[in-house]
Amino acid sequence: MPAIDVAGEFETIQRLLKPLAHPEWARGLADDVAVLPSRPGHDLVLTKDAIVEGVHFLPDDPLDTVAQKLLRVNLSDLAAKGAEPFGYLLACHWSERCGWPEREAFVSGLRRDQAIFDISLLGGDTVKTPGPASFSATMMGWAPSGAAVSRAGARPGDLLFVTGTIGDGWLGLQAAQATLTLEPERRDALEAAYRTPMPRVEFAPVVLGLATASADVSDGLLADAGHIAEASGVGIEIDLEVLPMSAAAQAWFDGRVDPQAALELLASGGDDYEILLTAPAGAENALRREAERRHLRLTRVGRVTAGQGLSVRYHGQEITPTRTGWTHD
Ligand SMILES: Nc1ncnc2c1ncn2[C@@H]1O[C@H](COP(=O)(O)OP(=O)(O)O)[C@@H](O)[C@H]1O
Ligand SMILES: Cc1ncc(C[n+]2csc(CCOP(=O)(O)OP(=O)(O)O)c2C)c(N)n1
Ligand SMILES: [Mg+2]
Ligand SMILES: [Mg+2]
Ligand SMILES: [Mg+2]
Repeated sequence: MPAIDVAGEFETIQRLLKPLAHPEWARGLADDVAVLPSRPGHDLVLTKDAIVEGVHFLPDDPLDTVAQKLLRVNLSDLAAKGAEPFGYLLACHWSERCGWPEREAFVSGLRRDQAIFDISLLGGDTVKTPGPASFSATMMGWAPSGAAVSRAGARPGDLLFVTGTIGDGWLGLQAAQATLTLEPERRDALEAAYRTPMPRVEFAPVVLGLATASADVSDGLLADAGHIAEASGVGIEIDLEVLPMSAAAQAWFDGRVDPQAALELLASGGDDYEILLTAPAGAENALRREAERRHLRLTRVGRVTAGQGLSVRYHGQEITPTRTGWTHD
């Protein structure tokens, strides 16, 4: 047996990852595949997002939170569809900096979030790369047959809502890069939002029951609202001045001289992992009740129109934002 600190492929799989594997379906991470029983009356809902050092996380980010961010960005996509997650396939592309202690840290992050979100590891792939580290997960969940919510169901007259607060992830990145001057507790809160966003998994059943269309906010609130508008063939109006902010974001905002420019930055920064959804006006009370029950903030940020594409407003005036969100060119 190799020494325990050898960060090899098979040591990583058998010593580190196998304890996280599903007890039946993952075949002990010692076969070529995972085999899952189907669930009658349900659709299997699948999503895959990768995260790359220097693109999605910082080169000196601790690997336990990198692992958590990987799972959470994927859980966020499933939650926006109303699906309940159960497990994932994991690809690890380890860089030179990923020795045994770093791999142990990564796995401790996976273990923590597996417990929080009640999911298990089903299989994956492990390789070494001479380039920056990257990871991807294929997250799987169940939704009642035919019920998974799409980006395409928004109808004129619907209202637009977003969970939680917007801009903390983007501000957290600025804080981590030392380009923000804020009190230490504010910085910590924002950096935590960047490194370990909280996917709105508990809101998935509400999305399933009440949303006409939904997406998670990864690229930026404006960009992702635009994705819903495009997929649904409708117009979406967003009111910038009602953007929900955390206390830390509000403290940053209060120090800006140009509030409109500041709101544009928050609404296009991305990394929010909140749920953006449309629902008929008649569903608003029920939505608010369900959000309150979960101690989750829910803000009406706009409306769906018979037009086309995104229209951004600031105190009732249409404006042209300099950008709407992140794209990988
Ligand atoms: N390389 C790829 N191969 C197949 N489908 C892809 C690929 N990249 C993205 N997609 C699909 O394109 C759609 C939009 O992707 P993306 O913008 O990453 O969505 P999200 O914001 O939900 O993660 C999704 O349906 C996704 O599965
Ligand atoms: C080091 C670093 N720089 C920039 C960002 C900002 N950022 C990178 S990708 C991205 C958008 C979300 O990632 P993407 O791969 O597009 O996820 P998806 O839309 O597929 O869910 C954002 C806001 C970041 N998270 N980390
Ligand atoms: Mg994606
Ligand atoms: Mg995504
Ligand atoms: Mg994206």
